[in-house]
Amino acid sequence: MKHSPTHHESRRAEASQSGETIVALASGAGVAAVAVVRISGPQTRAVLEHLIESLPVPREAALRRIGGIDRGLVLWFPGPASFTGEDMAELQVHGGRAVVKAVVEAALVTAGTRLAERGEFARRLFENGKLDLTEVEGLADLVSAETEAQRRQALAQSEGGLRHLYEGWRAELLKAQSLMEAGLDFSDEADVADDAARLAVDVVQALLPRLEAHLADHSGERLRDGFRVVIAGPPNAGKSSVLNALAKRDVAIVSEEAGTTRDVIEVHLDIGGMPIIVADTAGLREGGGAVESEGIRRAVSRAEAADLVLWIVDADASKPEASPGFGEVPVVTVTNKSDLGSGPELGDVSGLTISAKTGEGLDGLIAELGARAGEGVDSAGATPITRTRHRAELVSVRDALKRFVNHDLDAELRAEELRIAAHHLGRLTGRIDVEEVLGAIFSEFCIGK
Ligand SMILES: Nc1nc2c(ncn2[C@@H]2O[C@H](COP(=O)(O)OP(=O)(O)OP(=O)(O)O)[C@@H](O)[C@H]2O)c(=O)[nH]1
Repeated sequence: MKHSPTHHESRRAEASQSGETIVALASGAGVAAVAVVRISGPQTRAVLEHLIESLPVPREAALRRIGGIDRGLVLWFPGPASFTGEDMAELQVHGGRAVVKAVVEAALVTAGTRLAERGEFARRLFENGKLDLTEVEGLADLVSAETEAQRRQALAQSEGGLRHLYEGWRAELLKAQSLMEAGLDFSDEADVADDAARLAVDVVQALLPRLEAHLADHSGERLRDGFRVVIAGPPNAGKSSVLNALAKRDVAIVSEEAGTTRDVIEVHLDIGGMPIIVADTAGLREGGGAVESEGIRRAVSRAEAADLVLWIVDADASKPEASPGFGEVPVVTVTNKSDLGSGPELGDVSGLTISAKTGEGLDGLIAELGARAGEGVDSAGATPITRTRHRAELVSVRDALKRFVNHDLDAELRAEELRIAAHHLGRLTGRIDVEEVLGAIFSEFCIGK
């Protein structure tokens, strides 16, 4: 692992000056009226000169015959004022498969060109210093956002929400670091060194609560990944019926797909802009055969990993079946089959009463799900953590800062803890060399991004 930023800067410079020119269909697979072919790199101008009669005015759309294949709009973006920061072009052609194939092949005739890999346009944009890593991740999320709240969060992150936060913290850490280094320089004069160390601790002490509050907020990850609701309850309470009733409501069901295990069905809902993934599980009952036990074991572990459990009970049942509890996960008791009876006495005031059959109370259940999923989202313009990667780096930052503040280490070791903290913060924004992180991030993108 190289800590030196100069290495990274030089790699960035290389990326912007040399390297291959990449070509890809950017508008996605499938037939559409219009397809966009993107080209980026030093040979872009040569590719355009090969394909079209004359270069258009930069950043202005112009209609051209393209390589005798099609007529379309050509956009020419000379670097560095382009999306990737290098010479770039976009060809808007008719979206038929044969057109796209022929245009891409014609672009690849020019020497020094090749097909782009996943996320390669975005990677160049990052490497040319246009955006930091969190902003690029925000762009990726913006492309895959399915609900309104996801779109808002992704846009805020792509516009520097997290970057500004982390850069501010990095500046504070640098201040603490320079105080500690100054102390080390004056280590002969114990008073001066102690004063400097105390000031450095003050800086870190002021930062730590903000970092802890940021870590305590899980709303961003929940919004990005979807709020996970598990339906559980005794057999025959109507769990599948509740799931079906939710799915049939025209609150925009996004998709319905089989879960990873055979016994789980998932539906993806969009309730007021919040993405909510509701999963059905096998009925929970004491005893039962071996096959059932396996289903139950899975149901419980799934419920324990959820953000919310809907515990479904039967209004018509003779004896109440209280939720067994699922670790720390909040549980809402839903008494189903209200059309049949008034419900067993569970003494649960927070419970809801519905009928999956008649639809009674379903709106209340949907509103409850939307409210639970939306808790903490968009609170006071906070920019939350959105990925496990962010959380992991920030935990390392926090742990190093705690060691710095608490431990009775000598000054050299304490200064090292600050360096470790700054290093992890740098990995978050991509300010320092993070090759192995980059591979993982950009492989999530699709081709043409
Ligand atoms: N009257 C009435 N019947 C219901 C209602 N909801 C479900 N049922 C019936 O109750 C029975 C069980 O429903 P399911 O949805 O299969 O119950 P489940 O909890 O998924 O059952 P398991 O997966 O076997 O644990 C079926 O016959 C449903 O038609 C309701 O609101 N009113």
